[in-house]
Amino acid sequence: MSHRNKQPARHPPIMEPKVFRRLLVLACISFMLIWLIDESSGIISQYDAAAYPICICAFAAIYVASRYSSASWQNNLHLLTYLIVAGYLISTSIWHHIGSNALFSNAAQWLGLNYVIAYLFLEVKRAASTTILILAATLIGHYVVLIQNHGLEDTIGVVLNIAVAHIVYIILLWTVVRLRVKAAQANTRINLLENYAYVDLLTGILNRRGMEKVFDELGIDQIKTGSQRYALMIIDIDYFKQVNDQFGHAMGDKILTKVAAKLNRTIRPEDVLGRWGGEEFVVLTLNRTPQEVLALAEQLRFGISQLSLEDVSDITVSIGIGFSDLAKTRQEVFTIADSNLYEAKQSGRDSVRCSI
Ligand SMILES: Nc1nc2c(ncn2[C@@H]2O[C@H](COP(=O)(O)OP(=O)(O)OP(=O)(O)O)[C@@H](O)[C@H]2O)c(=O)[nH]1
Repeated sequence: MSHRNKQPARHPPIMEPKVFRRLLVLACISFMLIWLIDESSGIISQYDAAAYPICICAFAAIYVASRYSSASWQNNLHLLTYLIVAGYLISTSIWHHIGSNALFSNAAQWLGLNYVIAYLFLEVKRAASTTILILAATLIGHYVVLIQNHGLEDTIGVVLNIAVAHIVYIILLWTVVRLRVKAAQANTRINLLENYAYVDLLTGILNRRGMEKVFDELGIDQIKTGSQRYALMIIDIDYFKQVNDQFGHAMGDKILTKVAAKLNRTIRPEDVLGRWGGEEFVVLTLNRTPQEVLALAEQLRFGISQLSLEDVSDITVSIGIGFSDLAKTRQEVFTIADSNLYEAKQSGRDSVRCSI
């Protein structure tokens, strides 16, 4: 769980560039192998003898382009790769169906790959429209070459056969991908709800539950004295009831938000901030010396005392600190911080107290 809010990526990539490049390497190797097999068995056609090296060079060039192009260009490279593969598979199958070339061909059996690769490489909507175009090109291309050497009935029979098989491919793939998208959307919603459960909706920082989750994730209770040390600060806004009474609850909410934002800006990324409840915040710091913790607490106290919001200018906080060196458990550290906070309040507020 992130301790600070992050902006989600606006256009998440369909496929990691690294995975895409691995697939390009796989495509190069596959084409080389088939080329080698066709050559050694003597069944290589004139068409494939020219098409194999062209495809291999194109994949290699796209591999290089993918290494040096921006994230937004990766999707265009996916489409280009797809069009090369689909273009090759359709054209080789059509070529092998031309009367004089049709002595022996296993090209048609690969045509189903066009649909699988479309859903692998392209975003769902793009894949759906592209596969319809590819299906149309496959049917028209095969019809045009078959009708020249066969009767209308036979040609339509073969083309219908291809059409039915390919439509089944498309529907099955589309269904599988839709289910995957729906599952991903449900996961996103679950993550969002889970995040809501850990975030204070007024201030946008972690709530008490979120803080406790971070404590558990960091194994705070298991941290032994003398190894990784930590400190807890309890930060309490002074005379907050009076602010509410005098300026209203809505202004109180604005102050809470402003104080949280100031604390969040002042701590380091590795420190953890949360709203413990009401007008009380907690900061967890790791591996700072007591002097550094005290300096940070003073910086936080001073920063808050400089805040002003419309008519409210004298916003102050009292801070109590507890160090892990003086306690065995997190609860004990909290108790120490709490009694130091009490002392800070007793001594007139707008101050920091610790036990070292
Ligand atoms: N506006 C607003 N007020 C809140 C919220 N949560 C708690 N409070 C108020 O915070 C006030 C806390 O008051 P007290 O516990 O008496 O503390 P205090 O007035 O700050 O006095 P000291 O802590 O002793 O300086 C109460 O009036 C609560 O109603 C909130 O989310 N929004």
